[in-house]
Amino acid sequence: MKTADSLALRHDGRRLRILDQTLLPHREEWLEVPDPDAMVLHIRRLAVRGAPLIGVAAALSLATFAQDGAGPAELRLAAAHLRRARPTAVNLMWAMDRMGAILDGGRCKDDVVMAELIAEAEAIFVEDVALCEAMARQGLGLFGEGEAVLTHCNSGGLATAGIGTALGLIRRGFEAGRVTHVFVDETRPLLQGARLTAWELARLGIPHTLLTDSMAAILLREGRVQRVLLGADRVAANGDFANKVGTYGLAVQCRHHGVPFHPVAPWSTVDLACPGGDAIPIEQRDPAEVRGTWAAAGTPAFNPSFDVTPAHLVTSLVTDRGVFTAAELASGILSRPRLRPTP
Ligand SMILES: CSC[C@@H](O)[C@@H](O)C(=O)COP(=O)(O)O
Repeated sequence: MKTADSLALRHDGRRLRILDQTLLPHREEWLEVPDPDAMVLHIRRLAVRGAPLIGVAAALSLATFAQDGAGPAELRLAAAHLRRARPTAVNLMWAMDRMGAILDGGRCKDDVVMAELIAEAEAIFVEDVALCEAMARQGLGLFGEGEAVLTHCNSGGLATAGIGTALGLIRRGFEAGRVTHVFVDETRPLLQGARLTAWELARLGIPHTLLTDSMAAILLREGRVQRVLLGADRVAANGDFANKVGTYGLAVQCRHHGVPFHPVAPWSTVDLACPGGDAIPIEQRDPAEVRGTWAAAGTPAFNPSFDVTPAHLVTSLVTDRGVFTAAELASGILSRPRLRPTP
């Protein structure tokens, strides 16, 4: 197995390791993930997170398991556990479908299956790196000169195998001199913006300012943000999409203030089998995440991890295969067979 090396995930040909994102930004600790059961736990507790990255990590953990001698029955069971680790980001199911297709391919020799699983996991990793760059290329033309943008949650190198989805585009926009400042929503309740996006931007030397989620409306009203860009965990066939809770509120505020609003997602996040936002499963997490250490123990709390934004609030959706306006999304463009990957 070849080396896979990214900001959040490493495979040196034998061992799979992840950067424990729950400890950032204060500690950078790499954990060895010995088997898919361990990966399930790390995905659930968000040590490894972000829609594309959980698909890549799950595929690599399955391939490593095959390399360690797991047989087809064990691998099938592990794939089933992995695909249930988190319900909203469709990239996880997409990656497990790709690995499952090899397992179900009816090969008679285990070593053939193993080699193909390894090759497929490596391909998923490499493709994700390329998809990030393709999204950035597709979206770069959106920026004017010297824009301040706002983002929510973390959609960067910690959420993908490459430069990221929305944060990757913002990064390329900064390098091109078109983005000059990034406002970062802290992203309650688990603070992926404050802990992770701010950490990534600091490493990249991109000027940024942290704010609590409830402060974004002030910046939008005062005209201090030219564009909002964020990721997606699942895009339905009609363009509705799920992303980190708080995204829908931002979309409504952007519409009210006339600020362009863009989800950025690879094709692995598009779920054409899902007709609209109402059909997207939303992960409900432990109320303790909302209570934190400040609310009284046992206070009832509401904790949907994601919300759904209807396509009509989207200015345009940036994908590796093109940039699509709300009108194009409403016309069903995502389901058109002519939509082929960019060369
Ligand atoms: C790669 S960006 C897409 C999303 O995965 C991202 O915006 C997001 O909501 C991540 O949520 P998380 O719960 O931290 O996995």
